Amino acid sequence: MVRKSFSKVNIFLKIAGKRDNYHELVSRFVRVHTLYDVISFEGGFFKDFTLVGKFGCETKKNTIYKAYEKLKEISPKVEEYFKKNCVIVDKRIPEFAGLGGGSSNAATFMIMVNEVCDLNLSKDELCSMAAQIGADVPFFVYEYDSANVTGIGEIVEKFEEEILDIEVITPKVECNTGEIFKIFRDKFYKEISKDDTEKFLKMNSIDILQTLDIYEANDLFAPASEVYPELNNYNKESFYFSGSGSSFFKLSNRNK
Ligand SMILES: C[C@@](CO)(OP(=O)(O)O)[C@H](O)COP(=O)(O)OP(=O)(O)OC[C@H]1O[C@@H](n2ccc(N)nc2=O)[C@H](O)[C@@H]1O
Ligand SMILES: Nc1ncnc2c1ncn2[C@@H]1O[C@H](COP(=O)(O)OP(=O)(O)O)[C@@H](O)[C@H]1O
Repeated sequence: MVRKSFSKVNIFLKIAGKRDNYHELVSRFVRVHTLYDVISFEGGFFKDFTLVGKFGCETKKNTIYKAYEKLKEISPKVEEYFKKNCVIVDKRIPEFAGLGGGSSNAATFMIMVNEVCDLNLSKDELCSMAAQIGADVPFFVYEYDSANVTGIGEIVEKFEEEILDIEVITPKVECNTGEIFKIFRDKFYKEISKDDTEKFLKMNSIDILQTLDIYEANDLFAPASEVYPELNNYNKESFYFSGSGSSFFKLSNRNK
C-alpha cells in the first residue's frame, strides 16, 4: 500500500483565544498537491514496529509511532500487521517549516492502517485520536483540499473552492512553534473579532489574500520575524507566511 502525505499552508491564521497554555485558532488550511511525502508498507519479518525514513527524531518520538500506539489499542490486528510489514517514508516535506509534515504523516498512516487492517473507523473516530497526537493532525485525517480549522485544530469544516496553485519557499530556519507562540502571547497578543471571524471563514482564499497583508493574514508572522529576523529577507511582494514558519507561499489560480 502506498499513499501521498500532502503538506499544507495556512492561508490565514488568526488567534481567537487561550485554552490553558494553548491558543485557539481561526484558520484556513489548504493542501499543497505538489509537495508531499510518500508512505508505503512493505512486507518482511519484524520483531518491533519498524519505521524507515530520514527523520529529525528517534522512532518513539515520531508522530507515525504515536499514531501506531493509539491504533494498536483498537485491535490486535494492528500489532500483528506490523510484525509482517514495515513503514517506509520518502520524506520530501522540510521539517519545522509550518507545512505540517509530521501531522500529515500521522494522519495518512492512520488512514492507511484503518484500510489495511479493516478497522472501519469513521473520520470522526480517527479525528478524536488524531487530536491527541497534534493540533494539525485532524485536518489531514479529513483529506479536504481546503478547510476552515478552529478550536485547537480539532474542528475541521470543508471549504468549497477551486484547487489553488501554491508556490512554497522554505528558508533554512528551523522555527520553534512554542517559542513563537510565547512571544506572541507576551508582546503581540490580540484576538480576532467575531465579525472578522465570520467574514474570513466565508471568503475564498484568493480573495482573502487580496484583502490582507502578510501581518494581517498570519498573527504569528510578527512574533516569528522577531525571533528569527532573517525571515524579513523573505517578506516579498505577494508572499505570505504559513503556520509558525519558516515557509512562505504565494497563490495563483489555475484558471488565470
Ligand atoms: C500553529 C500551527 C498552525 O498550523 O503551526 P505549524 O505547526 O503549522 O507551524 C500548528 O497548529 C501547531 O500545532 P502543533 O505543530 O501540533 O504544535 P506543537 O508543535 O505541538 O506546539 C508546540 C507549542 O506551541 C504552542 N501552541 C501550539 C499550538 C497552538 N494552537 N497553540 C499553542 O500555544 C504550545 O505551547 C505548544 O506546546
Ligand atoms: N513523521 C514526521 N515527520 C516530520 N517531523 C516529525 C515527524 N515525527 C515527528 N517529527 C518531529 O516534529 C517536528 C517537526 O514537525 P513538522 O510537522 O515537520 O514541522 P511543522 O510543524 O513546522 O510543519 C520535528 O521536531 C520533528 O523531529
